[in-house]
Formats: sequence, structure tokens, C-alpha cells
Amino acid sequence: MVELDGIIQDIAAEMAARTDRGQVATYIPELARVDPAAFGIALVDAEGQVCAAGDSDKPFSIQSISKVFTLTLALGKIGDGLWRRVGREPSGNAFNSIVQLEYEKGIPRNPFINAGAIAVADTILSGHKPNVALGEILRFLQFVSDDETIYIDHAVARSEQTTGFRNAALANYMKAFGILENPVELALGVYFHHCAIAMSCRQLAMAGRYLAFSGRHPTTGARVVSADRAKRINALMLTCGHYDGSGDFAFRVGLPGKSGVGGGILAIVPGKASICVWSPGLDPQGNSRLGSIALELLAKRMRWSIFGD
Ligand SMILES: NC(=O)CC[C@H](N)C(=O)O
Repeated sequence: MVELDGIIQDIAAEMAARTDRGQVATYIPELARVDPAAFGIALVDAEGQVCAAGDSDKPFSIQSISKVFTLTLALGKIGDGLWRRVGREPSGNAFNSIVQLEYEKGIPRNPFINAGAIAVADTILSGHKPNVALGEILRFLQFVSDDETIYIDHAVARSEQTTGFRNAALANYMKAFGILENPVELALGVYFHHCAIAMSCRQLAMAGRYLAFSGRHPTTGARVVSADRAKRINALMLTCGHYDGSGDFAFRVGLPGKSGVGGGILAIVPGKASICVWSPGLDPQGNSRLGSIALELLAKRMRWSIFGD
């Protein structure tokens, strides 16, 4: 742990000095206000020990990282039936692309592109009122991270709700194919609000523990999902978690990971660690530029790539 702590501090110092930070997302106006110089990293190991550096306790907009947790909840609710409404293949397209939906009869390629995550939000919503569905998502995040202070940033949700025309197009398109069960505005409302949850690197690293440790909290042994389910969510993170940048992330980092346009990345080292990095500047695919560089350095120094050392 002492060695790991040193590596994390070195990486944070190296990232602080870099000037090639990418572009902060501006299509959600509220996200454009974030300081591009921020950088945080936190990691939890099998003993529950946390290593952290930089802005690791500063909450940021988790955006699409929330899709890992909504997928977990939707699978818990309807099990493998979810795969009749959402696919499991990488899309090779941008996260907000509409092109495949027409060819594939409104069934989104995977649960992490926007269309797929809206279908997942709709699944969680069925049978509930939107605020009950959102409460369930928020409580799940508070439970897996052991932290009741996690909240929805309503300014970010409103900002996206008033500008999210592409997501409205995706949702309407799926509704036309009968993929969404609930009214489009309600499914979108749940989606925008779970994307607007604010968490720090430390909270997200804690939240990812069940994926790193076979579906259980490593220290208490509390089961969140079966080992099989954790393994499969990791597989989807590896193949689809960075959209059309997923292949490059697997090539460079070699770990299951999920990015968000808020600049966070949750990365899982099966059996060893749950990691979250945050740097708001993005690459052209909408993934954190320095976040993936930091993970590449860490995975290399720790020999953590799942493909061998
Ligand atoms: N990649 C992302 O994080 C996208 C999420 C964002 N809320 C959107 O719908 O566009």
C-alpha cells in the first residue's frame, strides 16, 4: 500500500503539470462551468484501504458512470429479460448517435450508449412514479458507497433537460418501436436526473467495490449482486464503457472502465481494486483525456491489465 500510495501521488503530480487537458463538455451548459484544471484519483483495495490524491473529495457530475449502477438495478429487477430490450455489443458510434436505432428496430446496441441507458431508466421506472425510481437509484448509490451524503445536482439535471434534444429524439425513436414502456418525458426525466448525480472520486471508488470483488463488499462480505453478474457488468464496461473509444481504452489500459462527460472514469481491477479518476477535459470521443492517461500509467506500473503483465 505504501508503494501504491507513492505511485498515486506521482501520477497526480504528473497530471497536475500537464497542459494537454482536452475540452470540457459544453453541450450541457452547467458542465461548462467546471474548472478544467481539476484532477482527482482514489482507489480502494481488497482490505478496504483507500489511496487518494488531488481533488479526490470534490463532487463532480458522474453523468454516464451512473449507467453502471442503473444497469445493475435493472438486471436486479427483470434479470436477463433486459436483453430483449437492450443489446450487448459495442456500437462503434458516438454515445449519442441515432444511426443504428433505425436498422436495429429501436433496440439500442448496449446499455451504456445514451439510447440504451434511457431504455434501462425506463425499465427501472416501470410500476413506479419517477421520484420513487430516482430515490431507488440514489439510495443504491448511497448503499454501495457507504455514504448517505450523495445527492442529485438539480441545476445539472435542469440544464440537460432544457437542452437534451438529441436524447429526446432517441427516446421518441425507441418509443415508436415500442421499446419504452413509459411516457417519453418520464423516462427522460429519470435518465437526466441519474446522470446529474454528484459524487467524488472517493465515493465512486467505494461504489465500484462490488464489481471488483465478485459482487460483494470486500470488508463486510455483504452481497450486492452475484459473482456472475458482477463479472458480466465488467465485461460490458470493457467492451462498451468508452463508446467508440472502448477499443483504445482496452488497448492502452486493459481494464473494465466506464466514463462520463463530467470527466470521471470508474475502472475495475478484478480481485484487486476499484479506482476512480476525474479530470474534466475530454477527448473527441467524450472520455476524460487525462483520466485515461492516468489509468494507463497506473495499470502499467501495477501490472494490472487483465490481459497480462
Ligand atoms: N457520455 C455521457 O456521459 C453522456 C451523458 C449525458 N447525460 C448525455 O445524455 O448526453
